[in-house]
Amino acid sequence: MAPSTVICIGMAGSGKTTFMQRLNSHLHAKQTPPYVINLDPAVLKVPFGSNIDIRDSVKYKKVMEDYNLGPNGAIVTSLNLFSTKIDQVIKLIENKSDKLNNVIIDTPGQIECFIWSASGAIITEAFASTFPTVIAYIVDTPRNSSPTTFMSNMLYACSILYKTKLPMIVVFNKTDVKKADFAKEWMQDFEAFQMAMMEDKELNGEDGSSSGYMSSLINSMSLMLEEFYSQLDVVGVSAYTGQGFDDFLAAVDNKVEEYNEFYKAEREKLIKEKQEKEKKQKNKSLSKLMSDLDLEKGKTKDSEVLSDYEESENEYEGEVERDEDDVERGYTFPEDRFKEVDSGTDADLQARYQEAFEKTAKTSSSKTAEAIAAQIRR
Ligand SMILES: Nc1nc2c(ncn2[C@@H]2O[C@H](COP(=O)(O)OP(=O)(O)OP(=O)(O)O)[C@@H](O)[C@H]2O)c(=O)[nH]1
Repeated sequence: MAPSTVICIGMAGSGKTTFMQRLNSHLHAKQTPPYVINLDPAVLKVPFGSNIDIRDSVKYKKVMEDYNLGPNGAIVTSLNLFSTKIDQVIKLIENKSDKLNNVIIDTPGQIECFIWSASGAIITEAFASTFPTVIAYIVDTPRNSSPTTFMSNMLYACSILYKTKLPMIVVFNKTDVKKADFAKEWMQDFEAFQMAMMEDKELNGEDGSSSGYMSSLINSMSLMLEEFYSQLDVVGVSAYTGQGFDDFLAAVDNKVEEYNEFYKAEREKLIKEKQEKEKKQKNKSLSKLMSDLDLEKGKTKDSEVLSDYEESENEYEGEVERDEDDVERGYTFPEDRFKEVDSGTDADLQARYQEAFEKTAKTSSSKTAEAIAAQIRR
């Protein structure tokens, strides 16, 4: 059975790293050690042993210097660099998957660097399309006892659910300082939340007189959030004392079931649509390339080559879209990628390419076309 993946996301200081540390030791105590990944390049010290640490492959400080970036830009760039290796990471985990129950992932505290970056999406997508994947949204409970802060945090969680399209568990952390009962009540009982808002001095001023646009806005938003809450599992934990971690694991099992039942089918549909779109795009690019190479005559042959090319796609999944860039960067394709082409059309096509290349080589302005033609001539 594929291991479930838990991606820990939360505001800076919500306790993600401490939560990871506790979850790791909790799973070790249950004799089911997880596979641990740290994706926070800027963290100084990781208090748990990680199987994969982004800091081993990307040096955050050096990225800042080399690319002349600020702290957040360097986090995004580090994640970009790491995401180019994500296929290898997934393969490593797949090789061990029969011995694993869980993969747990820590992310940078600057949520937007992960959630709203292309690399964050690539990494999340890579896991979600291979393993049942769940988001654990960590909330600092004591800091969210004001209804306004609470709702802002929940809106953020809602946007993450919307962006990742993955099942989510809201984890109220630090319950040793403040119990999460108030938050659970607000999520279940709209009137209780409204009462809390009416009493909120931050919102209504000391005399409770303000009935400005803020409270009406919050009223309407909290109605919208009711729908969001119904999609969630909620648990209270203390990463300090370890309280609530069994509940958290039960919630993960529940969300994994949900993933297999609903999210997987939905994801597969989206992936299929994306592939269709990419296929069309590739068709277009290839036709353009062929016309650049003066091969308009061989249009029927072009389509044969395309379908043969696609057959080999599985082997090189994910690379296909970047082929042109790779060639431009001097990346050399594996030999057999082109050998997949039917030998009957291969020689013919090669001769046509050769002829066209010789005709156009001197004047061609397309570096990509030159590189591909050179590759085929080998
Ligand atoms: N009382 C209490 N404090 C906690 C708990 N979990 C974390 N903390 C404290 O909260 C602070 C932030 O914890 P971290 O684990 O570093 O939080 P983080 O979300 O990883 O922070 P960033 O890496 O900056 O995003 C630290 O001072 C922790 O000691 C908890 O369960 N109870």
